[in-house]
Amino acid sequence: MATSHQDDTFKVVIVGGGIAGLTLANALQHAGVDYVLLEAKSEIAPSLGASIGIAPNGIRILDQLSCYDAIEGLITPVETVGLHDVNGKELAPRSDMFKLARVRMNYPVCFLDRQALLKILAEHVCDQSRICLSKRVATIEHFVDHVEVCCTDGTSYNGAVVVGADGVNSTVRREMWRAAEALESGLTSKEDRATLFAEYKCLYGISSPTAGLAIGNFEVTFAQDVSTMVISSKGGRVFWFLFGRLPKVCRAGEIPRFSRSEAEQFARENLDILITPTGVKFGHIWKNRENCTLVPIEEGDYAHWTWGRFACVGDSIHKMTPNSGAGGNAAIESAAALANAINSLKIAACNPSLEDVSHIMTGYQEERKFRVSETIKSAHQVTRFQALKGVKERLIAKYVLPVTVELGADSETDGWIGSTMLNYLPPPPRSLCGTMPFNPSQGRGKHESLLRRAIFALPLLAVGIWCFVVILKHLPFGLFTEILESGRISWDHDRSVSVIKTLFHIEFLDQMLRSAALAMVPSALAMDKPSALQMLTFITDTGLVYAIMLVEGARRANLFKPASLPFIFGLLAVNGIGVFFPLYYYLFYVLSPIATFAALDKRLTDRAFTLGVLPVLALSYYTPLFVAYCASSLELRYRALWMWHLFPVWTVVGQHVLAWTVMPKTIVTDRMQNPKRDLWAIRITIGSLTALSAAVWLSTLYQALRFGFSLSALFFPNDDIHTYLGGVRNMLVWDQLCFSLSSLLWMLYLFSDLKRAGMVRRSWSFVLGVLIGASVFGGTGAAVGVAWLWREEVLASRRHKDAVVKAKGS
Ligand SMILES: Cc1cc2nc3c(=O)[nH]c(=O)nc-3n(C[C@H](O)[C@H](O)[C@H](O)COP(=O)(O)OP(=O)(O)OC[C@H]3O[C@@H](n4cnc5c(N)ncnc54)[C@H](O)[C@@H]3O)c2cc1C
Repeated sequence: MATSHQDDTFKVVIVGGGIAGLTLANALQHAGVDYVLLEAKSEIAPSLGASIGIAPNGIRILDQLSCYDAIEGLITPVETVGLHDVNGKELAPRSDMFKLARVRMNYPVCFLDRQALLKILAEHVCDQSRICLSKRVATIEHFVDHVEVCCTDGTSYNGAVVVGADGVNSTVRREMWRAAEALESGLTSKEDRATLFAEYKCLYGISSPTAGLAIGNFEVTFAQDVSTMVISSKGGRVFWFLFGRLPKVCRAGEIPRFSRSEAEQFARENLDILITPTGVKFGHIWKNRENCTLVPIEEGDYAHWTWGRFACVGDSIHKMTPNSGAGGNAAIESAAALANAINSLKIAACNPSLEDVSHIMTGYQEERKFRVSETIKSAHQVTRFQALKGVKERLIAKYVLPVTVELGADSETDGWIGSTMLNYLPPPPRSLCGTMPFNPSQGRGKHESLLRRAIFALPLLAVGIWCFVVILKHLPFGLFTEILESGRISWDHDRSVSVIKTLFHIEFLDQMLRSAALAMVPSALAMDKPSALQMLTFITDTGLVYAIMLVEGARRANLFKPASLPFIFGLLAVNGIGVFFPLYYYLFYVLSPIATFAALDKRLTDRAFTLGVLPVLALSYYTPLFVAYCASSLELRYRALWMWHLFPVWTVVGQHVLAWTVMPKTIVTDRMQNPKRDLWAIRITIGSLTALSAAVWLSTLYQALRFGFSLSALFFPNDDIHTYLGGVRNMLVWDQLCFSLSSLLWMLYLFSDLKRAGMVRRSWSFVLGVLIGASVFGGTGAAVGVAWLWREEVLASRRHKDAVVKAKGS
């Protein structure tokens, strides 16, 4: 390796004064690191008619660098997104995802002139002599103790580290490969060098205000091989992008450049594309253009970002299509991550060794690589999706997009919540006030492993399987048939509920219900009081847990998850509550890691549905049971039991009817303005059913004492499986035992999440004490009710321990 002289100060040479280079310059200034920035152009912010969309992940860093105040004056936040096809037909309901994202992050998604952003970044560099214009870097020599950066004008600059922030056709990247090849042939593979390719081109520009475009709206038009994105920003200024597919995928070296006439030709071919359903066409915007440029849009996810004293940042090393507006923001994030690394290098040594530099730079790449690769992949897909490239994309646009558009804010904010920040500057106060505060341990790339959760939660599943086996073992199938066939219970088959019989294995169920109706004869109750009491506690506990499931079904966090379909589990549970509720608990736990609740509004339930839980359960669950218990007519009891058995159907119908007719529909505003609005409805619903469960439990204890039953006679199986009533009793006892055990276990699992997240700071002995105490004094149902309500309050009021929030513990 060549040697040369280097002075003793730790200096960084930044090549390129674009977004990445200028962000890094500002960040190094705050770290007190000596640097020089070399820019090829003669001015930092030329007027090229380009815009840039910045998002909370980039803005948060710009805020740390004190640049955001200046930006805020120039922008109008993007609020809503409209997705249309080429004929202006809406592909999905208009989404306010960016508005919701702003409430969560307390920063907007916004567009401004790229020139303005570069100007602001440059003006925040205190020592302007560090920005050297008209300095086109030509070659870089790498030495053991420094680098020498040589410009086309013959000047050269020495530094401990050289940073390539020189864009997609990076000279620094090329020089890094050259230096690496000279010493370690093979480190940079041919594939890595040929990573860059382009399949699409983009005509972008800025137009003056155009009639029909509302400020703050983002319009996307999906069309075969062509797509558009149009944003109407502050003062009605229109930022627009027209994408088209290239005739073939062009590899590095063969990517075309376009002339002005080619740009105009491309625009003329697409003047009739509808930008909005109200009739605004691309031609209208084109007519109002101030400036425009046609470029190929390269993509490239390089494997090696650094080598020796080289480090690349921004488009020079991670290049993506602009459809998701992420490239510039990723460049800002990478610049921040690199500044963190350089700062730690400066702290460690004034003149760091080559090994130290290599080591720290590798750490920089490791920190960023996963997130960047994911962002590149996602941008790649969005481009093809908007251009309706293939059958898959067309099917998704037609059938998936309309129902999943609501998840847009979730996917965006998941990418921002834990994004890189400068670790040597405090988080800006503004970033701490949203409903989804910065959390370095959450978000894209930091998700809990679902497989790990699935394995960890296996005991829940095991209880269900065990219950299934035990019930099968104890079920006196033969006896039911025998009893019926022997005519000991006579029924008018013609009058039986034949329609319902087609559901499930109805014959068997029907026999069960007739048997239960028989068991509920007052005299039978008197004869088998323990069974009746056991059934009563079981039924009230199940009702309470089903109410919890209905509330969970209305929760935003459970959209598109099994928990959003409680009636399926309710119907299945007809075949064994102790079998199918554990399955629900298992799926619920696995699919609801604590990060699901990173945004406060994810806990929120749809009040229109939550408010309906109590009345529909009262009507469809508790009333038929009351009739079945009290009616003297066997047939009435039988029919009441049939009504009761179909409670999952009645509840879902009832909730929807109420939600569509009388209940207040507030979820759309609640999720932004009042994410705790449903809490009272939940407290009253679950609180009252918990009280009912506890009352039934206490009355059971009282009656057991009064009539001299032991608790084991009530709640534990015996060996009477040969008589009909004995078999039914044992089956129900097993069912209840497994239901109770799995329900309590479910609560422990949910609390293990809360405790790991630091949201419950009470000790495990306290949590267990509450569960045991509530079980003793209110029964297991009430214990579940109390624990679940506790969890609800925690989710509504406490944040994850790593969330950086303004008010401690809020
Ligand atoms: C049409 C389009 C729209 C986009 N929209 C968005 C958006 O809305 N949001 C978003 O986040 N991203 C967007 N992007 C991506 C974003 O523009 C880039 O990711 C970002 O500009 C990368 O910044 P950079 O500093 O790494 O590179 P560049 O912006 O390319 O800057 C490189 C700088 O290095 C200088 N330079 C080059 N070679 C040399 C040399 N040899 N010596 C000295 N200086 C040199 C150049 O003059 C330039 O100033 C868009 C991209 C395109 C093409």
